Amino acid sequence: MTIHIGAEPGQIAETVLLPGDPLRAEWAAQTFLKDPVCVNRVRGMLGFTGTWQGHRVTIHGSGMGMPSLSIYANELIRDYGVNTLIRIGSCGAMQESVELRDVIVAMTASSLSTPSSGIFRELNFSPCANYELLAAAVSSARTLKTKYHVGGIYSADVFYDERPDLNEIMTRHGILGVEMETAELYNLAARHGARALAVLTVSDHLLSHKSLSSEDRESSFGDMVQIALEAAFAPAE
Ligand SMILES: O=P(O)(O)O[C@H]1O[C@H](CO)[C@@H](O)[C@H]1O
Ligand SMILES: O=c1cc[nH]c(=O)[nH]1
Repeated sequence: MTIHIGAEPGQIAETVLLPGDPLRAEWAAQTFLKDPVCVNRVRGMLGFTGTWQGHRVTIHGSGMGMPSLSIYANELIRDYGVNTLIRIGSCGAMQESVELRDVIVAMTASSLSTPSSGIFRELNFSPCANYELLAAAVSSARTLKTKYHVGGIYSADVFYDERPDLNEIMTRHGILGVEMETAELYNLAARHGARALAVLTVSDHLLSHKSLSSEDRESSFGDMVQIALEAAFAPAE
């Protein structure tokens, strides 16, 4: 047990899917896993371990924002031996070509700052996805015929952003979407030698202002979960 995760040693799988929303973790575990068992309820941050096609996997909430994700990712890697972390999150689209419910596979994540900024100091570290996971996710999205995009995203510190000028710059530089966790997930994976990827579903659009409901965000992003599971357990090439 750690301060924030109540699971006993051995109750967390080496592969963890990380939605921001703990209720999305519950829905995904009940929908995709065989015999899911709740292994964490501390602070309501639900985590479940079960099997998918015979592979042990945990689906655990990360909370919203990089500081919250950092707590769970650190404890999962350092205390539970997790070596593969795949974020399954919602995001806002920043390109006309990206539509609601499209899937974005994040190669990298720009940011204004992350919880690691104090460590990197003057270094503009470039957080990047694990290529093996990324290639497998793309292959899975193709097979599922999901409309997907691969590229850079923006990990913001705030949801209610007071810098619309930044959005314009990012749109002009091809950033696909905005969310709040991936940059630090990739930083932590690099630091600890773990594999990480973010597979996101577009829940709202910053240009058209279209938006999905919170119920949709909790329990209708099945393709993203399927893609993450197939990527996690894809045979090595
Ligand atoms: O749907 P999740 O995975 O929480 O992701 C996005 O949604 C939250 C904001 O509504 C932030 O956590 C953002 O990254
Ligand atoms: O962080 C997020 C998530 C969804 N949509 C946004 O605009 N921002």
